[in-house]
Amino acid sequence: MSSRPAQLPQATAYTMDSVTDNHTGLSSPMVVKEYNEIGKGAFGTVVQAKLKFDSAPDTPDSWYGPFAIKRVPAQTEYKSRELETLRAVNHPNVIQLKYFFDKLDPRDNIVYQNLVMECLPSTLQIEIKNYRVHQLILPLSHIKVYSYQIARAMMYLHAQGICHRDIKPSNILIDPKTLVLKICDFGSAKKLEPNAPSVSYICSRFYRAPELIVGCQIYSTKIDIWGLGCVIAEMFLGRAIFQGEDPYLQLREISKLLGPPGKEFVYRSNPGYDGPTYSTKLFSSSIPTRFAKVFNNASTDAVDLLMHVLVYEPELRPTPRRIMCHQFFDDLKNREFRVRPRNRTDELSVEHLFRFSDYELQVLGSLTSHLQLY
Ligand SMILES: Nc1ncnc2c1ncn2[C@@H]1O[C@H](COP(=O)(O)OP(=O)(O)OP(=O)(O)O)[C@@H](O)[C@H]1O
Repeated sequence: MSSRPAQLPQATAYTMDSVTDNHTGLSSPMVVKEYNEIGKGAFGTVVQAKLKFDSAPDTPDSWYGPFAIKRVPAQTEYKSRELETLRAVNHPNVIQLKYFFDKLDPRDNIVYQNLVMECLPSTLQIEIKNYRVHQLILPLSHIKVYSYQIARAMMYLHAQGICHRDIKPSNILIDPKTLVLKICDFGSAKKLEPNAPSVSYICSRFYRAPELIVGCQIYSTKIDIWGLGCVIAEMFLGRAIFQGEDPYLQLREISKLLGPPGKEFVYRSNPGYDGPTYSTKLFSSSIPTRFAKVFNNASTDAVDLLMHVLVYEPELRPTPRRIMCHQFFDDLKNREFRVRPRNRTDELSVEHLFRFSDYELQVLGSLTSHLQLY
């Protein structure tokens, strides 16, 4: 089973006059040593790299990292929001920005923004695929530990109004050796203001909430909760749950499980929607029967969680803190609970997942008592 190669290949090095440390806000000249490309997206590339202060001797101890540098063209309004968001966040389940700098690429004469982040060895997309090629799915304990950490990251982000808007397995970084999980790619993230419109053409198709598909512009952080439901479902199925071939057919895939969207839902989302609503019922069985059939390898509490999360009405989808309190995660609260990462013989405690910051405790409020270890 694979993650990315641990060995760093040959590097190219260059010196930058002004690299800003995200923690201190101070800028200094630093040498950047870039290794292999570890990711490619619609907007830029991600490479592995190490950094050292220009004044430091070139000894192994002087080099920090490895980090992941995401490089995107600078000065577009859309992408500078990613830097702004990353600078504002600090959570164990959200990727941390270490440094940033702008660099002119002489090949195309474009200034690129370089975001230097902590580097994780894999993604949930790679992990799901690793199991799928062996006709397996992730162990149930891993599904729980990963899902809980996504919900915890969302509780933190949503409490500040930050909506990620592109939740999908390739944007969820993991370390399979420790089961640590961090959400990445804040290129689409936005602080949503109540009743203010935002573009509805956001989020990768398979993970798009139904209100976005019908063109809703005044949506909420509940679009991320839909994405979370799709990601949990994918861990149980080994493939994306709703695989529409185009944006409208995406709605058809959803209606195969949930039934057709209600008229009120469509009207509330977008009164001007004139696309298909697949109003012919495709099945005669009830929703719980269909969920139980689709997730025939999942426990009753997992099916219950998915049935509550994957609903048309955004207001009815639970908040992240409610999700964290769902009985599906009850095992994790037992001090005796241990999880064994693949390719390891030792077992790990997950007590740290319940060590909340003061800010998280404030957000959890009265629900804190539901998240006590026993
Ligand atoms: N901090 C990181 N550590 C390790 N790998 C990373 C890191 N950040 C990104 N990657 C890898 O690079 C890929 C692309 O990164 P990212 O999603 O941020 O770029 P993007 O251009 O916005 O991509 P997309 O168009 O797919 O949304 C990720 O799927 C992941 O495999």
